Amino acid sequence: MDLTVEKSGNLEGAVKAPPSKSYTHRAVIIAALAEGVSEIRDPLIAEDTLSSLNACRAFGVRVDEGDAWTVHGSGGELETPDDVIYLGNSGTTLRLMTSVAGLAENYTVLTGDESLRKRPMQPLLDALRPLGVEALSSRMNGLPPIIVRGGLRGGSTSIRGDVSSQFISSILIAAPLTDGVELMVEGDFISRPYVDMTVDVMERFSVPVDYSEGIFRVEPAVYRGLDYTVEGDYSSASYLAGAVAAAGGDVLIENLFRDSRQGDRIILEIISDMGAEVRRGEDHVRIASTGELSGVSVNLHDAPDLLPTVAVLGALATGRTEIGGVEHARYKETDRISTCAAELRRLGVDVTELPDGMIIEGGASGGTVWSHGDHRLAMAFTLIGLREGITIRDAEVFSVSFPDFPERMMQIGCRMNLS
Ligand SMILES: O=C(O)C1=C[C@@H](OP(=O)(O)O)[C@@H](O)[C@H](O)C1
Ligand SMILES: C=C(OP(=O)(O)O)C(=O)O
Repeated sequence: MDLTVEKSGNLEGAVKAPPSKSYTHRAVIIAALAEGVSEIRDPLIAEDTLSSLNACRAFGVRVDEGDAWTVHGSGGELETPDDVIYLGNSGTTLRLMTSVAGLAENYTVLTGDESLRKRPMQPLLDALRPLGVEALSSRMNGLPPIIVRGGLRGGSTSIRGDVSSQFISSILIAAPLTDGVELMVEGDFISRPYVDMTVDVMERFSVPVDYSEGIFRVEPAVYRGLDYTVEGDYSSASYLAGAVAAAGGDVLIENLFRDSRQGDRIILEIISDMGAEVRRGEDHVRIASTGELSGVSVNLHDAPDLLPTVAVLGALATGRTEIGGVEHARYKETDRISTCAAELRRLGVDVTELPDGMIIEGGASGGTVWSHGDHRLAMAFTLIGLREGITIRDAEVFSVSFPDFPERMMQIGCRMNLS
């Protein structure tokens, strides 16, 4: 479907940030491994997080869906899935469930859509072997479909930290249900705040994690079921905040917590450095802007999902924007450095691709772009539409992470239409 965005000025009102995707994944998966019943309140109900819910069900875990998700914890006693598990577009589910599958008997097969079948897995497969799990790529090319043979018993292993932090989160989540795990992270450790979020949820469900000198240690332990409320999502909110920064106006965004561990909260500093006025409260943020932005230099090493948002804001700014430290943005739903650069060029923007980022000379015109099937591109490019008018092809993919994206954008005055 096409999303057409018209020039929209002076955004105003209040809007609630949708629930966090990363926290919803972790909460439902850890609740599925816990002893006792958990209530997951305000879960993100979107394609990616439903992939995690359905994957838990495939291992025999009962989850009742209502306003909250009621998860009847398995205590780690998982059934062997009776079919291959299809995970759609969700890299987080693929990575997190690979180690979980090591807790079930016999074989589990994990696969997904065309994009998911290009997401790197080999470092995780190699790291699981010393822990007792035989895990293979069916095509022997390091990519899904992934076949996991149960037998996770624990021990010591190591993993490179520069491809995906999801590998580390994966091993940590399954670790308490083994004889204990020591996990050494080698080299650069990207996207670290996501591992902090994993540890945060593990601790909320009563399992401690020790980290010192590059080594995570998890002792055998029991996750205890819990009443857990999911906080708002800073990555999704980057489009709401970015919309105000780009189009101008004064908007209150609710459900964004000041003490959040989400690395993507730095979007607020970035738009402030670009010229927007940002006032934070305990559980909300107020953004005011004239719509005039200036270029910035940012390192997205810890916040890779902000790349499309910052790239389009840079294209609307005066002067040069430099994005660095984020080679791992190339291993997402698409190679986002290359797909963002290609679509910005269609709008007349002067872009230089770097191995780990891009340089953008501000000055975008309106036009038509393609999402490449990537939810974050579909949402980010709407910000250019607010100033210049735009049509985004294959835009319906926003439902991967933010199903009511158009409604929440229209609520603050963005003019857009999906057809
Ligand atoms: O663990 C998570 O919830 C995520 C980790 C990040 O991936 P990488 O660690 O692969 O950078 C991020 O890009 C993704 O959207 C969500
Ligand atoms: C990379 C993303 O998610 P995942 O890794 O779960 O596919 C994303 O949401 O931008």
